[in-house]
Amino acid sequence: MVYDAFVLLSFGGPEKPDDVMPFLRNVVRGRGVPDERLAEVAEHYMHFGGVSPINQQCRDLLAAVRAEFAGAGIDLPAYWGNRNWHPMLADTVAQMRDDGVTHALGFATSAYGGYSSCKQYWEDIAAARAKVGPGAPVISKLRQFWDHPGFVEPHADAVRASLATLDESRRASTRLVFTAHSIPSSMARTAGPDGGRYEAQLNETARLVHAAAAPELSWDLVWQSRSGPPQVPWLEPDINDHLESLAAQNVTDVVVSPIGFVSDHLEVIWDLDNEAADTAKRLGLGYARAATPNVDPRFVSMVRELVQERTGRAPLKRLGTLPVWDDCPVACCPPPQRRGA
Ligand SMILES: CC1=C(CCC(=O)O)c2cc3nc(cc4[nH]c(cc5[nH]c(cc1n2)c(C)c5CCC(=O)O)c(CCC(=O)O)c4C)C(CCC(=O)O)=C3C
Ligand SMILES: [Fe+2]
Repeated sequence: MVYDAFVLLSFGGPEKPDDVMPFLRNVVRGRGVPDERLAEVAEHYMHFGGVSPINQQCRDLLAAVRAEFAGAGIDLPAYWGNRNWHPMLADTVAQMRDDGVTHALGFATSAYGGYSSCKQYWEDIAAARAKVGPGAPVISKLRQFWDHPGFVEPHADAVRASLATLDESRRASTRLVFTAHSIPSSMARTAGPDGGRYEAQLNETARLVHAAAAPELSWDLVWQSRSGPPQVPWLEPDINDHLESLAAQNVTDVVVSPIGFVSDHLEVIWDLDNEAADTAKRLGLGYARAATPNVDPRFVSMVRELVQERTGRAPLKRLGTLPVWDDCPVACCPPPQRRGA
């Protein structure tokens, strides 16, 4: 297979106050989410002037990937398109067609399997290509990278750095808490070719980061950023409830490592640096939030290595033991049931 472009696939985020509501309507498109719920989420964005950091983080990653490709003699133009906000993937795909691209490799900013983190990016690609019509380039998504050293090692270093900010005399009562985006339990059950893969991969990443960064600590994997109606079960416990139960078990300090994410976007800086940090303060827990990879050089090199792996120029590089594959089976990770459907 000959590939002639690279495309960064991401979630997208608002870049000014007037973007916030239209962005949120795009996120929940077709799901019958009430406006009151959206207004609540909009407020989180308004605390940051209506600007999510995620788009700038994508620009920074794209620039770093271009430099990385140039340094390795990889002659692929690099594009960027989002699911929910400009630059929208369909516009990017139209540009790629105009530039003569025929078959691109896509890198999504999520390390894991599941509908929201993987399959929906395949759907985004299909929808963008359908919109562009004849001549739209084929886009093959690069594989999930939950156990790649270029993802695990930056998380592990960040855990070490966070731990160093906490009181060493309380190390024996310090806990390492990994978090990821909660998803509906039904979506978790059907994640991956044989189900449960989102949680299984997150557990593997957690185990690897723990072993590399702080094997002396006990650890837990918990969930954050739940949305949706309360009667629909999502993965639990929530990080805030978990902090309550840790405080009750005489834990004194926590390092929170958001292994579910690749950059410090709004779900991290609002839900962890604000909400969870407030909960910890109220409980008298020492609290440190570890960084995500962002543009860590090892993470940027990982993107290059995934491209080279796909083109047969580099070996498979990984630390875990769960199955790895390139193209996802058609039947995996079905979309959630639409309300009223
Ligand atoms: C697994 C997962 C990831 C990680 C993988 C990946 O990164 O792809 C992720 C990332 C993100 N989620 C984000 C924001 C939002 N997610 C929402 C809603 C939802 N997320 C879900 C799952 C995930 N989400 C689900 C099952 C829903 C409900 C159903 C739906 O509606 O799809 C809503 C709706 C409002 C609400 O009800 O909270 C918002 C605003 C941002 C942007 C942050 C920024 O702006 O900096 C990012 C990176
Ligand atoms: Fe989300």
